[in-house]
Amino acid sequence: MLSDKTIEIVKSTVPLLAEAGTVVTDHFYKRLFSHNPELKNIFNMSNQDTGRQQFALFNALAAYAQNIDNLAVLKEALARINHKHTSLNILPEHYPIVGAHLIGTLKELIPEQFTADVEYAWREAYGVLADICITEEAALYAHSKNNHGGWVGTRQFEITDKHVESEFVTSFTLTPVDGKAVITYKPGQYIGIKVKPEGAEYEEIRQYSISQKSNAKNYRISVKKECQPKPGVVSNFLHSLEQGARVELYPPAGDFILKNEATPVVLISAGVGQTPMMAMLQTLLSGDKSQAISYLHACENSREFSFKGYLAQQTAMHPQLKTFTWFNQGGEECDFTGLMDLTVLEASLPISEGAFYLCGPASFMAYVKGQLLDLGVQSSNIHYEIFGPHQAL
Ligand SMILES: NC(=O)C1=CN([C@@H]2O[C@H](COP(=O)(O)OP(=O)(O)OC[C@H]3O[C@@H](n4cnc5c(N)ncnc54)[C@H](O)[C@@H]3O)[C@@H](O)[C@H]2O)C=CC1
Repeated sequence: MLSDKTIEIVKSTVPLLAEAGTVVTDHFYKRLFSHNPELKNIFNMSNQDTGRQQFALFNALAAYAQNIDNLAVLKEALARINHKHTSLNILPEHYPIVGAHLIGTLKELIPEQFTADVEYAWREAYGVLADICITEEAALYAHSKNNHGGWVGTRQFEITDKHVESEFVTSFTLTPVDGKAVITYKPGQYIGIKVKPEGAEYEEIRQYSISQKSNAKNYRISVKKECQPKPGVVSNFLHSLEQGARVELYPPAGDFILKNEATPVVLISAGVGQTPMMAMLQTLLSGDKSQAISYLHACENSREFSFKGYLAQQTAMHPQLKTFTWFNQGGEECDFTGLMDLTVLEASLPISEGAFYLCGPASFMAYVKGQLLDLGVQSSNIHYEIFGPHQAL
């Protein structure tokens, strides 16, 4: 438990953090990587280049300091971080390293305000946060280790199928080289994949949503070849791999999952945000036939529409499934032209009782969430995750 004095001091430093802005986290990462370059194998260096990681860490620090007397507020955000940490194989020994660089950063940047009392309070506060994370992550690692087909650390997988889904998205089926079972996962979860692209200085770890229902034999991911603003290091490398190539995986993780409820479900995606929706949809279709499912999807055009054959087939086979598509550029194969506009479906959506799951670009989810709230959907019935460093919608 933190003392009242520590709580008071840490809260009083929130304006200091706000004033310093991402200068704190820029300095922190430079310090961390110059002393511990091996950690570049864990952090997404592309997010470092864009400043997204710095922004996320700064927000997380400010949120922690702000809510230090009521950590329950941060429960969901922390759970998301803990899941992500396990897909990066963050271990207890990493926490003191990060803590030392954080304190060192604050000392160097704001020496006058960072008095001995403030330093003591931040050390204590960081220690408590680290303990919470280490405990939660230990439970997640134990789950991955102790269940049938589970493992910890990396495991070798082979690409046993490669299937083009649309202009930029290709699916990869990944089967363990040891021929044994793989741990099951909840629809919506992702796996961590570790690769060393040709010419790259460091190993890179990325998370990709699993795009099929759990089957205990293999995992399927569907990867968009990122081209803008510059070619994605890992996505382009994966697209260059052929059947038979090997990659290393960390076990499934993630808390954006389909809840086991009998209510109508509305799955809403944009672009490659389709991937977790495919796992959710396949799972729902294999369950209770009386559960109404709506699948709403937005993309640029027909060429960028993945899984269209599968969706057409499933919609024809399952009367409980209704699908609606929006193509920004229009065309004969879509139901609506332009961005997703839910007012056209107002009468057919389960506004009061449905569970709504969103996945796609953050700006798309903010736009759709706003529409759902305007239509009267309770915010507690709207579920989504921001892929990459955490940010609020
Ligand atoms: N598990 C997860 O959380 C996953 C998340 N994603 C995220 O999904 C996103 C998909 O990206 P892309 O395929 O590149 O999408 P994109 O940039 O091609 O956009 C797809 C569609 O989203 C809609 N859209 C985009 N911006 C919008 C806005 N501001 N307002 C309204 N509608 C908008 C448009 O209809 C557009 O055609 C990525 O940001 C990725 O991080 C992807 C896979 C899994």
